[in-house]
Amino acid sequence: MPVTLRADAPDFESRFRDLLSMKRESSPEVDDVVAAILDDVRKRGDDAVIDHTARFDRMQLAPDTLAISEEEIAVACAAVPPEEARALEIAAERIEAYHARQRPEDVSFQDPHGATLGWRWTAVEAAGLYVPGGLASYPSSLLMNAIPARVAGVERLAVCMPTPGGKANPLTLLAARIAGVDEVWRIGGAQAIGALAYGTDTIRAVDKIAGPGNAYVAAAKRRVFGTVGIDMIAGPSEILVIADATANPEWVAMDLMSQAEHDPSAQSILVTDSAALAQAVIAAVERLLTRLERAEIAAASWRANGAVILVRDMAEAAAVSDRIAPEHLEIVTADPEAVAANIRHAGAIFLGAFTPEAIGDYVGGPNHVLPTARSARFSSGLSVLDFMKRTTIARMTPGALAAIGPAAETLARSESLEAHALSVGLRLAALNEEEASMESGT
Ligand SMILES: NC(=O)c1ccc[n+]([C@@H]2O[C@H](COP(=O)([O-])OP(=O)(O)OC[C@H]3O[C@@H](n4cnc5c(N)ncnc54)[C@H](O)[C@@H]3O)[C@@H](O)[C@H]2O)c1
Ligand SMILES: N[C@H](CO)Cc1c[nH]c[nH+]1
Ligand SMILES: [Zn+2]
Repeated sequence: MPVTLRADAPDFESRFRDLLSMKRESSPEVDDVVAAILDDVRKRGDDAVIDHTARFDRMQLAPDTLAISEEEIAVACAAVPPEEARALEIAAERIEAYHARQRPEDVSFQDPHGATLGWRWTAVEAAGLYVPGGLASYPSSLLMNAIPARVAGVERLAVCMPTPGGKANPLTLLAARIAGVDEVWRIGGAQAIGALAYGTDTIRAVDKIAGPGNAYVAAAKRRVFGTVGIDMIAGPSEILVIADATANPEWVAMDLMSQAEHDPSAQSILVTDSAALAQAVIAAVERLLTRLERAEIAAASWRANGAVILVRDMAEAAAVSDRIAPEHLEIVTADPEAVAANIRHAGAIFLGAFTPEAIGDYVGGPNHVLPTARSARFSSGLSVLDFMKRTTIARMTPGALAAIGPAAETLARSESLEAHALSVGLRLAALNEEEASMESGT
């Protein structure tokens, strides 16, 4: 059974806090294992990557078989059934159209003193894109990673995807071709993140790593941040459904299971003001579980991390959801927009009975790489901007320097940074001299 909470119960606050602090992807055990793997990859490069891949993905590689070759990709692509290829094309087109709108504009303007100020955007040079592949294959995640990177103008796209037992998913390889990635490496987990961050003899280091993954991948990304940039922490999937008595319990139950089936560490939460709906959804989950191929994973997630929270009204539902800051928030109520207006923290919001979260996983258009474990309080879903950086630009005229330079001198001296003060002061003195000589006509 999932945890059941009532917002009007006296012990609600303490039980809710327990729910919030569930350590699903940042346990010290996982972090210790990841630290050791990263250290090994930094020291032993390819050999370490090969050893850890043999251990976790049950396949023996050599440096020259770490990459999935062009020929292998071509053979795999040819084997993809046309219906799957067409669905992937539809997804790619919609993801590209959505992300094309995110391209930012450069800005340049003149301030009242005549200084030219602004910023311009440039893409990172090399991006490492993690595509999960342990418990399931994720062609959709390849598109979600690579399309925004390409729209941003990244020159080198290096994909890492585990291929447990040596089996690369053909649809993921077709996605790599459609999205125009440059390299595909058959490695996963912390060893892949380490290879992308530190580089090995075979795999060149990248500038930024993006993409979702399990607890090991999320912990590894946290640890390499600083050596490389990372997009966010996109760990085990989460869904929170806010529903009222108008919702269809079977649909809500299946939506909860759609994220539970990703990983035993996934989390599915129902928040409702209807006790009858809560009971109906709990019963529906038990029925539906018997129909799922991945029932074992989904049931493990639901029983360990699932929750049903009974609230007094929709305002309370929004407040509870905000404290959880879920990766995905579905609002299935009579007036979903009204509830959404009170939401501040969620990776992605899905409104109304006909917007199952699964649409967003594949073909909606917005990115499905989203912040988990409450990091939606400070992070956003993957976008074109994650693959770009801003450089500011300033050009002073003599008049602008004369107008604002003295304040800089004062602040520099208040920080006891005399060279700073003088680098401005020397110029101001020259301008004063020039002005004086013009006035005296010499
Ligand atoms: N937040 C998002 O945007 C988003 C999107 C898609 C998927 N996901 C999540 O990504 C995850 C995918 O997980 P997955 O496991 O299927 O694939 P994965 O590729 O993330 O992880 C597989 C790798 O984990 C490593 N690993 C497994 N057990 C280990 C152990 N005991 N010690 C050290 N390393 C170990 C192995 O190296 C293996 O290659 C799921 O949790 C899913 O919910 C999240
Ligand atoms: N729901 C996942 C993000 O948490 C993304 C995904 C890919 N395929 C299916 N689902
Ligand atoms: Zn999903």
